[in-house]
Amino acid sequence: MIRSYIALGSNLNLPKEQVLTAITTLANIPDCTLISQSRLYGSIAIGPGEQDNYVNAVIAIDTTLTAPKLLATLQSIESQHHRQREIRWAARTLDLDLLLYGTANIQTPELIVPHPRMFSRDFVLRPLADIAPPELLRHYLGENTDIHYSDNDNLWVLAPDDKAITP
Ligand SMILES: Nc1nc2c(c(=O)[nH]1)N=C(CO)CN2
Repeated sequence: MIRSYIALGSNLNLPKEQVLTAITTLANIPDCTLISQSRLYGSIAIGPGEQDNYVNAVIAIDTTLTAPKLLATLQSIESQHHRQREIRWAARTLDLDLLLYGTANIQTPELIVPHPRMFSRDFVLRPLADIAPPELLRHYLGENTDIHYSDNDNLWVLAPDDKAITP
């Protein structure tokens, strides 16, 4: 069993539901066990142009899938969500990023693990900090981890029953 961390992000009309549905789908994959899930966060979209706010979360799973198989599984869940949603809203609706696969370092054209941008993204680090052991965070971020995932105006915790994604 490999402990693996996956980041989820969505910024469509019902991004919270997108993320929660994806977590349920992931929890039901054979060869995967859901270990923990972060709180849900609202976040200002990082990227070009005017975009809706995101909902972001991170989960930990234990899996017997190889990293390429896990990646393929994540991509197929993404495309299921895309296909369903594209009919109505025509947008990219769900991102599933493989952040960490045990302690593996993977550098292939298809997959880079640890995820190359995870350490510069508050919307990944803050939810990761909800669930990752402190020693894991220290391993990747060094001793002074607090600054990397402090709360700020671009990122806020969503209450469990909070349907709105603006602060
Ligand atoms: N706040 C936020 N911004 C983003 C996100 C995301 O998940 N959250 N994902 C992106 C594409 O990977 C681009 N920008």
